[in-house]
Amino acid sequence: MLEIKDLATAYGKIEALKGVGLSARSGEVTCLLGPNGAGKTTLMMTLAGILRPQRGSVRLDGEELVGRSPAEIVARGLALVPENRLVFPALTVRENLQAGAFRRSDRAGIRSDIERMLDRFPRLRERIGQLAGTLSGGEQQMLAVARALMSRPRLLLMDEPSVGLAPKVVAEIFGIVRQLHAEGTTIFLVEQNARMALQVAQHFYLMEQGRVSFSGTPGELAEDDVVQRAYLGQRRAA
Ligand SMILES: Nc1ncnc2c1ncn2[C@@H]1O[C@H](COP(=O)(O)OP(=O)(O)OP(=O)(O)O)[C@@H](O)[C@H]1O
Repeated sequence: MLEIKDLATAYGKIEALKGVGLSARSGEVTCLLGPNGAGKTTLMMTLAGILRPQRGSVRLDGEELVGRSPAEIVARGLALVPENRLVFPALTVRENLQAGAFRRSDRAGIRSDIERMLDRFPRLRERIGQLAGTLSGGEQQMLAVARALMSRPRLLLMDEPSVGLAPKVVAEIFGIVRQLHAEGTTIFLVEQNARMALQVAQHFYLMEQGRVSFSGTPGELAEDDVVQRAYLGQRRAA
């Protein structure tokens, strides 16, 4: 479904992505692991059209996304749950959900999708009129996921959804990933929590210093090796 080839993105002279190639198959959870600074968030921002790559290609079901605006990319079926639960803090829970549907004009469909999100995340229903900035970290993460789902994406990108959350909330977030997968959603997940990620992924990639350094299925590498390389990078782990 997603095919990335030779993608290079820089911040001035800092080459954060140095020719990344990877793919994600329809209906699967594909996970991207790697140490801090490997370029994972840069990749997600490039896929979502927020950053412009210097070269390379990103195809979603064969259609090129590079060069399109973030809104056009959402309209083509790709939604990002950004790092650090970036909800709109001064908007209510309902307004955040409505914002996720900004490309849609089917008002009845939007209303029924909001209901579905509130069924899926009952704590959001209890807080529907509350400002998003006053929610707990876990609730904000759920809102960020629900907001992304409001665009009815074919591919959901999640950038470190578990970071900074209590273990119980992390388990809840991974429960949501499992549930979405069971419903057929295609997910591309960036995670620091390698052990949890390997439990939900069908395929995973390791990224180090702006390049993909390993591609395989969970079980292909010893879990301890994956965890070491995910946190430290290959050189320091060796
Ligand atoms: N806005 C920016 N300006 C300049 N350099 C940046 C910027 N954002 C990221 N970088 C650099 O690009 C490289 C990749 O960063 P990126 O945030 O993509 O890594 P990451 O793998 O997501 O790390 P983390 O797990 O810490 O979020 C790093 O060297 C980082 O310092």
